[in-house]
Amino acid sequence: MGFEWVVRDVHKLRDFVEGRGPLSIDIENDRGVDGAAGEVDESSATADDFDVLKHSPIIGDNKFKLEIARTSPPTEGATQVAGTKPDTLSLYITCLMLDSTYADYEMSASMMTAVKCQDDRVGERGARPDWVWENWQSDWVFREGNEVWACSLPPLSALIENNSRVRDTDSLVICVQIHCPLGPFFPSHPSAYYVPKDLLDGLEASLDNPNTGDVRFVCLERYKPDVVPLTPTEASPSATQRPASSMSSYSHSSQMTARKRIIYAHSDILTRRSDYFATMLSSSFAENQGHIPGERKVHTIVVEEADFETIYWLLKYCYANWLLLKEVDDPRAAVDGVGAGWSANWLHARGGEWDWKIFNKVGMTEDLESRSATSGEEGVPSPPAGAPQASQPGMPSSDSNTMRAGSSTRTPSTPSRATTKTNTIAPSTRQSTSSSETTSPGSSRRTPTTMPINIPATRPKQAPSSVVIPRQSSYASVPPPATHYPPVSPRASRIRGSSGLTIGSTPDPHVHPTPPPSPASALSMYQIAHRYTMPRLANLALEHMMSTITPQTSFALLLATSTWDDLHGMVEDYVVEKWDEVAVSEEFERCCDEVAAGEAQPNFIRGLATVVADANDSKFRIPVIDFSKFRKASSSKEKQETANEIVDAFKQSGFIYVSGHGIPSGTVSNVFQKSAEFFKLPTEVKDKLAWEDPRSNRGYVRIGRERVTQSQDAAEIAQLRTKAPDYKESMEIGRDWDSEWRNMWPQEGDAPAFKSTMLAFYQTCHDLHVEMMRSIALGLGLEERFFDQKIDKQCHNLRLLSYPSIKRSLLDGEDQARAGAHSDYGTLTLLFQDMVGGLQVRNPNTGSYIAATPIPGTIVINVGDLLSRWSNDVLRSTLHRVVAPSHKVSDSEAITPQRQSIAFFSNPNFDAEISCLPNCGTEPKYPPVNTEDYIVGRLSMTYT
Ligand SMILES: O=C(O)CCC(=O)C(=O)O
Ligand SMILES: [Fe+2]
Repeated sequence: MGFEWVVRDVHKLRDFVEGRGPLSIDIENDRGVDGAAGEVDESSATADDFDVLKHSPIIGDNKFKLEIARTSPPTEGATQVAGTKPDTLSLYITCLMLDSTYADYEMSASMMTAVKCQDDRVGERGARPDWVWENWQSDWVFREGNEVWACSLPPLSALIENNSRVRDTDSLVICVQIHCPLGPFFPSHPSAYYVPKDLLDGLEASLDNPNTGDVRFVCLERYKPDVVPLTPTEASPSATQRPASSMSSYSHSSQMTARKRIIYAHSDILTRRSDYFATMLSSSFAENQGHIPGERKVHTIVVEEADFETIYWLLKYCYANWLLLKEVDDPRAAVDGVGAGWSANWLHARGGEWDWKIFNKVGMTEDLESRSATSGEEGVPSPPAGAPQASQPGMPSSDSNTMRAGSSTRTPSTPSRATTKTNTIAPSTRQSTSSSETTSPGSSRRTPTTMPINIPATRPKQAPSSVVIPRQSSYASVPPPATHYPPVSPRASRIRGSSGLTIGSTPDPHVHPTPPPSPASALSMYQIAHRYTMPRLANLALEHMMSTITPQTSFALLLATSTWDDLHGMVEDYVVEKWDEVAVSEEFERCCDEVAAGEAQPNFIRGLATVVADANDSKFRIPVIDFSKFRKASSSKEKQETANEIVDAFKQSGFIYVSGHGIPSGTVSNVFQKSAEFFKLPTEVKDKLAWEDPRSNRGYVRIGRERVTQSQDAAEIAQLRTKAPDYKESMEIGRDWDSEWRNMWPQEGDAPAFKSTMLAFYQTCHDLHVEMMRSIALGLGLEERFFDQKIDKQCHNLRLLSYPSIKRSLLDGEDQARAGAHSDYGTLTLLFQDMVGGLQVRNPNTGSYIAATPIPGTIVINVGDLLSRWSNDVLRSTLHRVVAPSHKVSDSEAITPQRQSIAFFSNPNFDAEISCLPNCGTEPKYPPVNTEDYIVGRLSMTYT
């Protein structure tokens, strides 16, 4: 949104503002607007005499109030001598959207303030402002206490002195533009003016006008078998083998059917829209000074890097600022497109100049990188080197009019009065690729191509041969005029070209201006926009790609974009985020097949490995699941959904955070309290309760007695335990009514209410375990109470854990940890941790650990080995460990804080036989095992 004040009587206003008269009010306290400021000055003018000071327009749908007022220049400390600087006008923008009820409300905006001369020169109309002064403010945030943005305008006397038009017209215009994300914005930049639509239409219509254009783009138009079907008799097998739109293979096709097309453009427009064209065209026209007066110079650009469609829409963007891009792109075709070994230079071949021809690709052995590098980044090219490209050795050239670049020779034999000059926009790599089959891959990515090089005078592997294509509209939606394709043969109808302009030895049979072709490939456009230094166009193409990307298309796009770091990074993020869907896409499977068949490039395989690893890493997360949706589900659907969520997470990472578990926080904190009290007991008291037997698994375990590990080798565990014991102590509690094994309770006097608290908590955890197992049953497609009878005997183990505060350095050593990497043994572990942190979970795909950072109010629940085994490894029992907490108060902090946690290791009934569950694969991986045998077996190896 914007506003303009036309200020007349500038001299008078200057006298008023700078008129040495005292301000009538204190501007520091009141900005002196609304007619109140400057009531009197020496010339006896008042603020009311000036519209600019009287009105406070409100713009942008009541969002902003604008005011201009007379202000003193800012004081620069106490030494400021009053009156040394004249007063000025200041602009104030007040945001009216801020509401004190919403103190956090913020609105960001960018402001442009400018002064221009009034456009009242005779005959000049429209908006071509001469900015006398401008000020840009970007990313200003209006918020409570910061509602007003102010900006001082330059002294009026300076404006008058420095600008004769202000002086002469005694007027100026103050302009304000505000851009904020909430409202419409126009214009965005001083060079964006209101331009009459018909003027723009005229400009747009001048694209491809052979009568006025002075730049001629020679392009290859790719034949699209899916658009113009070949009749069986006409079809060349090689032309129909591979439809252009298929993404059939990353190994590129060696043949393409295409024909020559020409588009006319204007150097005046191109040079202003692209630095690349500016450099190329200005120098080439400068060189061409010697042309005959009265003759129009026509500069020919043989496009090496894009096809007709792409060039057409690129030019459309140059002329009209809009273009059409394909909804569904074919990234493989784009990277394998014109430029990737195909050349419009081969058009000079035997056969009809304008006929469809089969082209054989050069440099088929070149690797992907060198091919991608043909679209080198935005280097501004030097003028093209002059190199011959018209006559290719061994190939008859039918284009007698094409000349060496740099030559100003005209061709008198052509009916046209246009002198022509040819530049080939070709990457430097092309030189070597076409001279040798074994191209050096040295043209690395992101090397700017500094100079367009003419195509070297070598012929393609095989001269193009003509193919007869039915002469009909290429695109049903845009039927070309009848003259577009002559009824007999292009050569026989040379006069019928709409312009009558003959460029080569035969007249152009295509109508000009050409009807729009089908939309361009966004990736091709992105490439060529970089090449032609058109960053805004490149951005449009990028936006288009990222808004049309799907899991199905993303993998091909990922492979096709390796040259472009920005785009590639965005595509990679997408692939990683949508990995589940991408990994089952057809395109991904095809790539895997190529890898398996040894067809893929090594760097592609490396790239793939990185992406897969990243994707696996990003997939490997510990989700927070609200279990109340299961416990209190209002429908079986809701229950099932939560169950699925839980089972999915257990399949992926084996770990979840559970909120809404129903255990009051007071209960948990009380258990922590009692646990802490217990561990504070003297060692000799605790040692009397010592853990003795794995079959009991009850009692106090002092520091160093346990070494959890994945190893099941007793000798190895013993060695580890000696070398790197776990730095923790624990208290193990079993079911209290066991006939064989007794819990080791401390004296009530030593630890008041310890026993009762723990027994109650034991029951609470058991109940939650039952519910959780019900959700797993549902999630596995079993009957909800499938596990009920198998877990009701409460053969669990409640473990109170205390990790003493120790030197960080002790935890830094290899294999050292508060608790070494291990998996748990039973069905589920319910883990309650304090806020210290240090628990880490290992991603089995990458080997890296992620932190299971404590989340208040949640319980960490993970799958144990027995449940994993029960489910035939469908549910994952994941390695985890406890290390020093990641956060330190300071770098020098040498001591880790003490940590407490409480684990409830749930088990199936000890007499339960664990054998492969239904719905968990057809082949059981493990023989059945008795729960007690398994658990006791594991425990006996862990302890000393
Ligand atoms: O203390 C913790 O956070 C985890 C302990 C653990 O994993 C275990 O004891 O099995
Ligand atoms: Fe554990």
